Amino acid sequence: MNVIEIKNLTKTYGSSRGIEDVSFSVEEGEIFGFIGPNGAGKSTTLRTMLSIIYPTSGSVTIFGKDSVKDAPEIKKEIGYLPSEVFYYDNMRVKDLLKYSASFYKKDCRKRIAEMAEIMDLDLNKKIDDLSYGNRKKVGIVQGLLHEPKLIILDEPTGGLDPLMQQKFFELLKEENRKGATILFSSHILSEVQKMCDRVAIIKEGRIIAVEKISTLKENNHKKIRIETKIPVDAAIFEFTGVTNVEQDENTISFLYSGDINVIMQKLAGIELANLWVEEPDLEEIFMHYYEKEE
Ligand SMILES: Nc1ncnc2c1ncn2[C@@H]1O[C@H](COP(=O)(O)OP(=O)(O)OP(=O)(O)O)[C@@H](O)[C@H]1O
Repeated sequence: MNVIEIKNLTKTYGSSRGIEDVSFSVEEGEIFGFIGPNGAGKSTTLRTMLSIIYPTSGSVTIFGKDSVKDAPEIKKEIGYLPSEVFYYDNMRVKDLLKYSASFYKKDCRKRIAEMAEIMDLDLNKKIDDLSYGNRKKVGIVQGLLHEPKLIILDEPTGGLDPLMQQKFFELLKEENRKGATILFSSHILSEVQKMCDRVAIIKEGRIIAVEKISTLKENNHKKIRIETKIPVDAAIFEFTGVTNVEQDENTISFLYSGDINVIMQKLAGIELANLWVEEPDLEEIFMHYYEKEE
């Protein structure tokens, strides 16, 4: 079952582009990554889904319900962490969270205490006195305190130190194990690679690929790096399946997708000093996708 279905979603801001014809679905129980550079349209997509802003055209259904018409009902089941959090600075953390919890017909006290403990958040502090990272933690607890079935995170890790990021990811994975579906927007590839099952890549307002992380990584791409005894012209690697060729004196590296025997035959004709065959990281694959589109 699809928890989210986005169909031909377009949002323009006056005459300027927001997103164009965005379509993808997120299945129940998935951790789905939404990745693209700054200004690509991630926040616009998420805000439109949540009816914070309204679509110019197209539709979003969440739990089979219309995101605009059924917004109040849907929102009860969603935990949303916006990319920037703003609060009434004078409030204490516990009062803000108590107020947030009052919107749900649930006793959230135990959950708030548990998460504050995990995230090392002092509930008695005034929001005014918190650092950026600690404010982010408040946002996380606020987004998750009602144990939502769908968690939507817009660039959630900004300001968190590596230890806190790890704790936060563990918290999310635990929610996922308990059945929550997660949509995770980021421009940081390593965290998407670590967390997500599938990913949609957005560029200049349009979706350019929706892939399983495992497919993206495998997809028969190998990262090959050679060191030669004498300088070799990298142009010999300009053939089908080879991309991202880089040369630095006697070292040449490239991505290869295709029959491994073809590349072995090429290499057999060169006097090598060393050879490395590695799995490319997501960053390299991602750049490859981008280049393909230009
Ligand atoms: N309120 C607005 N008014 C006008 N244009 C906007 C508005 N919000 C976003 N845009 C434009 O829409 C496009 C998509 O922006 P969006 O914030 O959705 O991107 P993003 O992928 O979330 O990037 P970032 O990581 O920088 O937040 C950008 O060109 C941006 O300038």
